[in-house]
Amino acid sequence: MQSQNFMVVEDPLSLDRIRGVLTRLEDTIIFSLIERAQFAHNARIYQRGAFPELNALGFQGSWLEWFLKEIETFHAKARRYTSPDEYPFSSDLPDPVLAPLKFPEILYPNSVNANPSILSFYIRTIVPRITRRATMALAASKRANGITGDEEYEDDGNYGSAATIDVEVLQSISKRVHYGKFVSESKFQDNPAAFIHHIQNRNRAALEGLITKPEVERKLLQRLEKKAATYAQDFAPDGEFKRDANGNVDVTGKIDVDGVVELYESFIIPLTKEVEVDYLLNRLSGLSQEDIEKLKHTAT
Ligand SMILES: O=C(O)C(=O)C[C@]1(C(=O)O)C=C[C@@H](O)C=C1
Repeated sequence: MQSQNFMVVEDPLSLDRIRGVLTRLEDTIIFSLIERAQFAHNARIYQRGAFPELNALGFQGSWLEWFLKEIETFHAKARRYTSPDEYPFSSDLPDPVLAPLKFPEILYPNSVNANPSILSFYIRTIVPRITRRATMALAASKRANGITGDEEYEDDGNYGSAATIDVEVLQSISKRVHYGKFVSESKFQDNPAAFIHHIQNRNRAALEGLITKPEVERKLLQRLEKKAATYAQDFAPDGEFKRDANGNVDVTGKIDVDGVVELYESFIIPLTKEVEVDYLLNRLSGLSQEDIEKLKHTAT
């Protein structure tokens, strides 16, 4: 079992351990997407000013931003964001009510944060794609009940449920993407000399070349497709696959499998790599020339 508990883990920079955590996060991400796909798009919850009720509370952002702020305020008090793998989406959060845990210093100090990109991609691309089925089902049920007017079909009014799950999806993608920092630190420590020259020359392409492992990516996408296809299935009460009237396995599924694979291929993996490169670009900041020379001759 690959632990993500930094208080007990023995070798936090083992690439096997880190990849084990990334693999487990695939399940968390797929399951949270399946949950979000139960509800309609509900575009209102992403628009600033769409809920006058929030303005009345003195809050200026969207419904989702309000959820993030409220939930993260509570989690910050429980010191969630002192953990090296947790990044909030909102700012100006309260201090923890408990004294901080003494986490081992695994990462080089840095301010790399991909959450703004995650939030905007999630709203613009992921939600409309994964909610298509719920939206279509809603449209069909409205038509069956004689209700017409397409503009209503994408809104089921479940704003609280949808935003609660949005927060879960966002946090799991954020954790996954920022885990790229651990991958980078591990690769850097394995062979600092290979990276130092490119960091000093700010050569992003060369750094990306060094951290990219096409075979790992290929296997990941293959595994992801199998996982998503399996979790998307509906099972009959006896555990058999659900079949339609003709006895064929019902493959309509709870989630768009290709959508999940594409999400990883075109967004999650590239963004993880961007975080890895950004982290590396900052890896020598504050070090003297002498420190850098010494580093060149160390390798784990
Ligand atoms: O496992 C690694 O080595 C990573 O850097 C992580 C990751 C990924 O995002 O899954 C990113 C880049 C590599 O090409 C392979 C996989």
